[in-house]
Amino acid sequence: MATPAIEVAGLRKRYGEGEAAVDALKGVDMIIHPGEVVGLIGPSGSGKSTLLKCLGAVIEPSAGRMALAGQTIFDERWKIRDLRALRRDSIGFVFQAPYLIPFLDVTDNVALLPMLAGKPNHEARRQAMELLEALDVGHRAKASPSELSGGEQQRVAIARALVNRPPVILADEPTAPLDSERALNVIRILNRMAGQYQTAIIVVTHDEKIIPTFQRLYHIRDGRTFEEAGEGRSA
Ligand SMILES: Nc1ncnc2c1ncn2[C@@H]1O[C@H](COP(=O)(O)OP(=O)(O)OP(=O)(O)O)[C@@H](O)[C@H]1O
Repeated sequence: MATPAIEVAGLRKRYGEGEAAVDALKGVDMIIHPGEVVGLIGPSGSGKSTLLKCLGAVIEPSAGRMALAGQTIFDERWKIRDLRALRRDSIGFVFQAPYLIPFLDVTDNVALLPMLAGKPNHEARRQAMELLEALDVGHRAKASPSELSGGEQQRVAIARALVNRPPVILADEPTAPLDSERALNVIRILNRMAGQYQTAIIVVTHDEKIIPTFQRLYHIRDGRTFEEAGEGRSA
């Protein structure tokens, strides 16, 4: 089988020290392959955001190991120097709110990252346009974000997350503000994009509408993950 896109073993995160210490992750294991869209669910305070922040190299784990696309990025300590470049090139983020830049048009919102990474502007815009068309918002390329519907804004945010072709996308409640039909559409799009670009996508969600759509579902409870072996799921 291909190299996993995400491999996590024995991951721990402790906030604070001494009496005030909180063990938010107590030994998380997970393997996600290229092209998979995996759900991550759990009650409030179970460690979902902490896990996403560790995977996204936003906070430093306390122990364990993480590898992205076969590259060990953390093994008891960071194994790479430039975490900013790692985030830019290897990880796409999708949030509950699209966080588009209001004074850039739709195309430049998506093209900005490759431009910042040094791509010529015309090439970055061509790449952005290709994704916007794949996500059925190509016709809104010149609009400003405030002129788009919530579902369209979220599709632009997905295009932005994909534009540097990262092996991994971390999505935190991406469908929360959307109605059923739009939420399911976002999941359909994430599945299609994962297959097309062989991206591994983790979706943190509370959204009952989309939970049944995941082929694999991880639960997190009190800092520990386990995979649901449910009907219709491949676990
Ligand atoms: N910066 C921090 N300092 C100390 N404790 C923290 C910090 N961030 C989170 N925690 C604690 O770590 C635990 C896990 O929090 P986390 O935010 O990862 O949970 P969550 O599953 O994302 O919750 P929610 O669904 O409510 O967003 C909680 O007990 C929380 O209080």
